[in-house]
Amino acid sequence: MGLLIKGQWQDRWYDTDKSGGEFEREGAQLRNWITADGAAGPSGEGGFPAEKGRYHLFVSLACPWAQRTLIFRKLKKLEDVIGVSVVSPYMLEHGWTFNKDEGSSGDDLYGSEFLHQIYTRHRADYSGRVTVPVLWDRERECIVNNESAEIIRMFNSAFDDLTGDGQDFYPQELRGDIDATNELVYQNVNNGVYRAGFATSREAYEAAYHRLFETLEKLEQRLGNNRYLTGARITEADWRLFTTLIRFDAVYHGHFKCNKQRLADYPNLWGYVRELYQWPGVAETVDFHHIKTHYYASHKHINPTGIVPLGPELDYAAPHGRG
Ligand SMILES: N[C@@H](CCC(=O)N[C@@H](CS)C(=O)NCC(=O)O)C(=O)O
Repeated sequence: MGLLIKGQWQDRWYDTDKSGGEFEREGAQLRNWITADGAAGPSGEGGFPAEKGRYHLFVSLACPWAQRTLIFRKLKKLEDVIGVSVVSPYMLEHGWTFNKDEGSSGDDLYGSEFLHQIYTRHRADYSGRVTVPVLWDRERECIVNNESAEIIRMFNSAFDDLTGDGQDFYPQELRGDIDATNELVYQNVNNGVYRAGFATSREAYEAAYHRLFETLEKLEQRLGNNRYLTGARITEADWRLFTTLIRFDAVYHGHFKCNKQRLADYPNLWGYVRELYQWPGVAETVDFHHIKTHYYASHKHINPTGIVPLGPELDYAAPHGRG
């Protein structure tokens, strides 16, 4: 695990000394947008029109942020439009790799060994963390965007004329609610589990733990009144929460010490996660082998033996009762 400094790979873990033991996630740097006509989006530059076969995703099946993009690729019928390469679940001294023996699909475009080579192909002197997901433009040979929250917004609407799919997971009338929910869920749940798991001081861990479970309790209540987070209609807020919830009992409960309760102990959240898992196409984006192997075998400072636990045995395909 490491980062690029002026195009050179450095094997280095997150520095939590400067923040009193708190894990602070770096913001994504590459923020251009694909739009229907290639006009500039909310950030970055234009010149990335929606086209079939032009864009490619580099993802990890272990990563909750990357899984968001795979879910939107499925839901928005983009499988024939946008290609995908999957990295190996192990993220060790070279960061994400394309080692096929370890479960990577390989880099179908350039045959790279490591994901950091995609970042330096984008810019030879790139500095920063080498994260998934990456949305790549084959024509201009550059990264369009490496922020999942923005990639799913592009997938939600930019390709609609090509695919004929008009489903909208960010409808105008719910945007205020969706944005507020996303903020709460990002801070305390999506990133909250990492803040608990990567904390290197007791104070930082405990603060993250309490915020996480207070928020899960609020969401549990909300899902007692509403089928989905912002009402009767499923939106991007639900898909953003889902990718953390589906990992909760398998990884975050044990490995990240988020163990006040299992997700399976919250009746509404537990039914809700199963409903979303059973949504057509979504289970195909969930790979528990990659998920468990990545976390337990890559974070050697948390789990030095690298042993991947066998359990838990949970049935996400059981009837969800949310009708
Ligand atoms: N803001 C990014 C975060 C992506 C992210 O942190 N991905 C993790 C995998 S779960 C990663 O690649 N980490 C490598 C690193 O931090 O060096 C997004 O949502 O797209």
